[in-house]
Amino acid sequence: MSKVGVIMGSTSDMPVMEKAIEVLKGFDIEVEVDIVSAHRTPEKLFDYAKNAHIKGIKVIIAGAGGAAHLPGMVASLSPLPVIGVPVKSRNSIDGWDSVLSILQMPGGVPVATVALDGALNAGILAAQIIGASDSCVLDKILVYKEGLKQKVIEGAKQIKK
Ligand SMILES: Nc1c(C(=O)O)ncn1[C@@H]1O[C@H](COP(=O)(O)O)[C@@H](O)[C@H]1O
Repeated sequence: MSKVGVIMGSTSDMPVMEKAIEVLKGFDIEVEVDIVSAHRTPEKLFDYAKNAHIKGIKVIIAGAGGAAHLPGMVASLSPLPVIGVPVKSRNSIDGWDSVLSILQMPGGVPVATVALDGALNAGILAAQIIGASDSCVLDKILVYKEGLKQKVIEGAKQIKK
């Protein structure tokens, strides 16, 4: 079974990051959650990023706020696709600090960056990456997309009443 690693710089990021965990579980994808900080636990970061693919993780979602170096550092050490979630932390400069430090990666070390606090989309994107080679997950994504469509159609019907 494919596994997604969801890591974040601090427990304070959990209210944002739990949206990724929730949506992945909804697709019946195994999730391994951990707190890893490039700044506060650099040795743990190195160990995590070097070994995630050996432990069966297929995609890593990394969320952090402020000087958010976690996703980029993980991407520099791991062969896995890394999705970065800029978290709008308490002392942030309107979240721009998180966004820019995750988005502006140097060539050769990509981080697929989602919107500020965009953990839901990070979870869906991770599921789609897994779904590209797992037809069970792909089917669930098709159902999810159909649900989105029906919600819009229902909403449009309601306003016409
Ligand atoms: N950006 C990073 C990193 C890192 O990039 O390694 N480690 C923690 N942090 C961030 O610091 C913010 C405040 O953390 P605290 O709430 O623990 O003070 C969090 O949003 C966390 O992601």
